[in-house]
Amino acid sequence: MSTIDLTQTPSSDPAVILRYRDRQYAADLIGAAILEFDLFSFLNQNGGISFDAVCTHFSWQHRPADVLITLCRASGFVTSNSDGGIELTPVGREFLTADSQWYLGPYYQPIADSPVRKDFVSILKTGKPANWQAKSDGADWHESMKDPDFARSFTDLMNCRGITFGQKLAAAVSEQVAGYSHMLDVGGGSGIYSSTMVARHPHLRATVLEQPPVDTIARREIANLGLGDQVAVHSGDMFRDPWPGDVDIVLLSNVLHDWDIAEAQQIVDRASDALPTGGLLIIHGAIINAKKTGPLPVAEYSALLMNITQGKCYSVAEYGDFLRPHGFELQPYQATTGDRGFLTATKR
Ligand SMILES: C[S@@+](CC[C@H](N)C(=O)[O-])C[C@H]1O[C@@H](n2cnc3c(N)ncnc32)[C@H](O)[C@@H]1O
Repeated sequence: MSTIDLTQTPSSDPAVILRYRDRQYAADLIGAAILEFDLFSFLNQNGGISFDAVCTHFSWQHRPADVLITLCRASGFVTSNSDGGIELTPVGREFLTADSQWYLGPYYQPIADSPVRKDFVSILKTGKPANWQAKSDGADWHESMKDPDFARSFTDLMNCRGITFGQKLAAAVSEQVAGYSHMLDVGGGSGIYSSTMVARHPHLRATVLEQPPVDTIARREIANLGLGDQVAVHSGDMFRDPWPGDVDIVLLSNVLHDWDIAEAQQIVDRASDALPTGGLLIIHGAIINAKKTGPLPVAEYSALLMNITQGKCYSVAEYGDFLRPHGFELQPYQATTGDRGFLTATKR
C-alpha cells in the first residue's frame, strides 16, 4: 500500500520550486526573438503593428508567435495599445533594440548555439513542436507517451505535482461538486486528480480515461491508494473511442494545453457531448489571463509546452472561445497553488 495520505494537505506553495523547471525554456525563446529575428528593432520601427502583420513579416505560425508575444507582454517588453497593436515599452526600446546604446543582445549571445533556441526558430516558422529532448529517436511528446519507460517516468513527474494540485483543486471546487456524482477525468494520467477528488468528496466516484500504457500505470496507482472502489480506469483514445457515459462532471486537467486549437476544440466538443444539461466542466492547469498580460510564470511555462507539444497555455478568453459553441456558462478563473488554477463551466 502507498505511504501517501490524501487526508494531509501541504501548508506552503510549491511555486518557488516549480518555476525553475517551468521557466526553463523561456530564455531560449527570448534568445530566438533577439538573436535570430531582431524582433524588438522591428517593433521599434513599426510601432502599433498588428499581431497578424508581425506573423506575416516573420513567416511565423500564429500559435507559437502568440506564445512569444504573450511572453514579451508578460515580461513588460511590449504592451498592447487600445487598437490591439503591439508597442515597445521603455525597457523594450532601451535594452532590446539593436541601435540603442544600452542594447543587451550580446548578453544572450552565449545561447546562440543552444539546441532549444534553434528549435524555437523552427517551431515559430512551422508550428510543429521540436523533438522531445528525452527521447533519442526524436519522437514528439505524444508519441513518447506510448513508450512504457517514458510514460512511467513522465507520469511520475505529473503525479508528484498532481498530489498537491489535485488536493487544492478538490478543496476549491467543494461547493460546486456538491450535487454531482460521477467525474470523468479525461487524459487523467496516474489518476491522481480523480483520487484526490474522491478522497476529499466521498460522495463522488470517478473514471479515468487514459490510453495505454498510462492506463495500466493509473490502475496500479489508484489501487496503491486504496481507491479502486471509487475510481475506475477506462482504456481508450480520447479522440477516436466513445467516452464512458453516465457522467455529470468532466475534468480536463493539463490536457487541452497539449494540443493545437483544432484538437483542443474537438476535446471540448466531446466533453460537451458527454455532459447532461447542468453538467460541470472543470478545466485545470496553467492558464493565461484574458488580456494575455500574464501571469509571467504561466507565460514562461507556455514556452516549454509549445516546445514539446502541439499546444500552449491558453488564455481565459481562448477557453471561452472553445466553450462558446456549446453555450456553457463560464465562471471566473480561480487560482489554486503553484501558479495553477481552474475554470468551471456549467452546461446550459
Ligand atoms: C499532460 S498529461 C495530463 C495528465 C493529468 N490529467 C494531469 O493533470 O497531470 C496528458 C495525458 O493525456 C493522455 N493522452 C494523450 N493523448 C491521449 C489520447 N489520445 N487518449 C487518451 N489519453 C491521452 C496522456 O497519456 C497523458 O497522461
